[in-house]
Amino acid sequence: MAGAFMLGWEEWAAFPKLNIPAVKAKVDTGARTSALHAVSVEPFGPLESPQVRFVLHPIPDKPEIEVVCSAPAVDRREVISSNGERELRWVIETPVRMGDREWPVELTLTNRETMMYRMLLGRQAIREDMMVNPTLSYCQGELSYDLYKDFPKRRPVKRPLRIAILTREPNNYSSQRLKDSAETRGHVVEMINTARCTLAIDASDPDVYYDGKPLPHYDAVIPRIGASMTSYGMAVLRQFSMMGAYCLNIPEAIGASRDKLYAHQVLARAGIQMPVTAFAHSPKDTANLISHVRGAPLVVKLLQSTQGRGVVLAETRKAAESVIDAFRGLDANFIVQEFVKEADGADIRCFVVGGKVVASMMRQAESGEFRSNLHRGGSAKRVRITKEERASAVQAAKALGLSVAGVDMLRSSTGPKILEVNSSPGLEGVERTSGKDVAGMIVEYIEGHVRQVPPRRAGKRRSRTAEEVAE
Ligand SMILES: Nc1ncnc2c1ncn2[C@@H]1O[C@H](COP(=O)(O)OP(=O)(O)OP(=O)(O)O)[C@@H](O)[C@H]1O
Ligand SMILES: [Mg+2]
Ligand SMILES: [Mg+2]
Repeated sequence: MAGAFMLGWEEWAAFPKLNIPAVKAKVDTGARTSALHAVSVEPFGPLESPQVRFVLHPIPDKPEIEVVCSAPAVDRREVISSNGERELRWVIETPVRMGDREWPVELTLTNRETMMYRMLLGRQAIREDMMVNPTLSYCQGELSYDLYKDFPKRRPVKRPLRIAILTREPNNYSSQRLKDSAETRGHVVEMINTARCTLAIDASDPDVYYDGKPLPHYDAVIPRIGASMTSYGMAVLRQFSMMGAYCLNIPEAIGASRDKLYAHQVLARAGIQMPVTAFAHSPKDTANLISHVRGAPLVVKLLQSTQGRGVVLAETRKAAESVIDAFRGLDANFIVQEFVKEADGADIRCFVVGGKVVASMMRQAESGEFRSNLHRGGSAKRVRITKEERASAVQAAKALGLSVAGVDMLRSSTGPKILEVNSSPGLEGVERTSGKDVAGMIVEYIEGHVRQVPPRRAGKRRSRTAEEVAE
């Protein structure tokens, strides 16, 4: 079709009426409606002609750039997103510009924080005289995020925040330090025991009940979710997120880091160095498994292990075979890993906050022991990490999508090898050995990331709002 307006599978878009000069859009003819990234979505204005106000972060890795937008609300409807979840979304209509062409589109507003593209252009917005070529990109020309260079940057909030620490151990060192640091900076902190939360799953008005009473809105939630509560803890956190709270680590990232096998795959895909690792389901594969990690000595790790308990060093091939057979007999899930001998019983913990290593420590095993866990008698000491170690820690936290992470690595003869990434790293060891105020840095990071304006909770507990009228 000569002269057709051609769209590639990804295009740059602008929204003149929303004051958005550039966002990257994914063109998806499999989706009916189009969607735009929005947080703090809030109805306002006269009941007969409601409007919505929302905040857009147009640049995925620069959350400090935010544009406050408002537009007439044309509808509020239930949308099933690509992961199958139902969500009640506000719908606006506004002109989109791609290349030389501008035309009105309907957009549903939803949080696309974890997605690569801030906008999805669905088939309803694609006109009869347009064509999509899935093999091309940016047919309508390229824009640039430089267009935001004169936009104001968000400053850390100055108002007191209401912060919840989601933990089953309110009295442990980490919980107390976070609470004290936040309170010293003027915030209000509540300890919420994950196990005592009940979830009211309702698309328009999600709530968390605590011992039977609804919890208020929190500006931020600090998840300190133990391994025994991962799945329920993530559900509670997701609920807080739907209620508009800023979550220090998002539930998806916590889930990914807890699933050791999956986390290994994510890290490998991101090109991060790890000890050579193998996993097999079939008992027939023992020999292959051993040769995959280049034979003995090797390390066998139970996947559900913590504190070094299920980590075994097999010095010879015979020993490796019997350990693997024994674990198999117990129906246990385990991985087999190359033994990094030159680490000499030491590992390094890098504490990452917001893409920076803010503190680190070295843990050294007792003599005669290769596991450096403090619970196995290891001792922590100060360490100066190399540039390369710093970069891998940051890269590992980023690959898993964690804002706060404890990244463990071994010093090998070929550079750092990542062992694992923890989403609720303890503060005690690292603060004591490094002498750094890690809790304070975490609170400061939160201040820079919560929403400027606390969302008002519309819905049941308030009088008539534009929101109710639109329903
Ligand atoms: N491949 C390896 N080569 C050499 N030493 C290792 C290797 N894997 C683990 N270790 C040592 O054993 C210790 C425990 O291993 P790892 O951290 O993998 O398991 P874990 O501590 O039980 O799990 P978690 O940290 O989740 O509690 C590490 O801190 C490290 O000192
Ligand atoms: Mg460990
Ligand atoms: Mg761990």
